[in-house]
Amino acid sequence: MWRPAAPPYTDLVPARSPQTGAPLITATGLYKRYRKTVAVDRLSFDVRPGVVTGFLGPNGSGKSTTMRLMLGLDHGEGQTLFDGERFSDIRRPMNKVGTLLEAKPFHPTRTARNHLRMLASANGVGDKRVDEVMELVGLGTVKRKKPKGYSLGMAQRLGLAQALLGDPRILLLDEPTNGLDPHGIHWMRDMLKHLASEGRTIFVSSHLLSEMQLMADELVVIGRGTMIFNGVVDQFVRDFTQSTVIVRGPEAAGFVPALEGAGAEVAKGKDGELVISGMEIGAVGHLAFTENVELSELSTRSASLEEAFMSATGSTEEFVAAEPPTAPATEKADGADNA
Ligand SMILES: Nc1ncnc2c1ncn2[C@@H]1O[C@H](COP(=O)(O)OP(=O)(O)OP(=O)(O)O)[C@@H](O)[C@H]1O
Repeated sequence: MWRPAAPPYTDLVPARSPQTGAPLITATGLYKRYRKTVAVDRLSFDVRPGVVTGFLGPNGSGKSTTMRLMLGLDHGEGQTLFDGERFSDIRRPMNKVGTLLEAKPFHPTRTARNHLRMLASANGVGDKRVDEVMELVGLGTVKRKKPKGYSLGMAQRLGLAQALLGDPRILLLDEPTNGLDPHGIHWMRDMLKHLASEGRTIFVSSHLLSEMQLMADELVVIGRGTMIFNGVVDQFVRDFTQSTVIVRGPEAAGFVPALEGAGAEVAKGKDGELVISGMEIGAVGHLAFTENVELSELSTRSASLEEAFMSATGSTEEFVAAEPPTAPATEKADGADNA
C-alpha cells in the first residue's frame, strides 16, 4: 500500500552557495487583460530567499495568470527576473526555477518514474536524481505505476518531484496543497519550510488561509489583480485587523459602563467574557484597578490570517455568493450572552 514518507527528511537536496548572489524573484509591472477583464493590474513585488512567500487572493483575483505571466507562458506586459534573468533566457530553467502550475500534466502511458526520467534526461539530470526526488516526495514505492492511477494528492507530490528534479534554488508553485488530505497538507507545509530553510526562494499560491498562516513567512496578497499587501504575515494581520482585549471576572458585567465611559467598545463574548476594542490592555488593567473591579483574566486576542484576508479582500472579491439561508432563530446557544 502506498504510504507517504514521514519527516525528518534526509537532506537529499543539498544547499549550494549561489554563483551570482542570492536568487530571488523580482516582478515589475505585470499586466494582463482578457478583453474587458483586467486580470493582472501592474503588479510589482519581490520574493526573498530563505522564506516561504505565500501568494494569496480570492478566486479569480489573478494568481494563476500572474504565475503564467512570470514564466512568460501568457502574453502580457511587465517583466519578471529570476536571480537577474527572465525565465525564457535561462539556459537550463529546470536547474534554476522549479514550477508546479497544475496537477496531473503527466504523460498518460508512461510510469511516473519514466515520465520524470524523460524530463530529466532532456535537462542533463541523471536517473539517480529521479529516484531521489521520488523518495523525497514519498512516491518511492509507487514510482513504477502510471500517474493516471494516482490520486490528486499523489499527482501533486509528483508535480513537486518534477519541480525539484533540477535541484532549483527557486520554486514557483500554484496551489500545491490542492487535493491533499490533512496529512498531505501537513507534509507539504513541512517540505516547503524545509526547502526554504536551505536558502531556497519559495513562492506558493493557496486559498487555504489557515494553512498559509502556518506555512508562509511573507505574503503577496492581491484582489482583482491589484496589490493589496506585500510583507510579513504578522504585519498583514496587524494592518488589516484590530486586536481586542479580553476580560473575565465575577464583576465583568458591572465593568462595562466604566469601559464605555472611557471610550472603549465592548461586546459580550463566550461565557461572560468581555471583548474590548479601542483600548490598550494596559489602560484596561489600570481602569479595573481604579474602579476596584476583580478580574480573573486580562489578555489580548489577535485576529487570524483568515480574518485579515477577509478584511483586506472583502470588497475586491470577484465572485460573491448569496448569504446561505439561516436557520430560524428559535433558541440561543447554551450559556451565550448571559453575562
Ligand atoms: N483564458 C482566459 N480568458 C478570459 N478570461 C480569463 C482567462 N483566464 C483567466 N481569466 C480571467 O482573469 C481573471 C483572473 O483569473 P485567474 O485564473 O488568474 O485567477 P486566480 O486567482 O488564479 O483564481 P482561482 O483562485 O480561482 O484559481 C478572472 O477574472 C478570470 O475569469
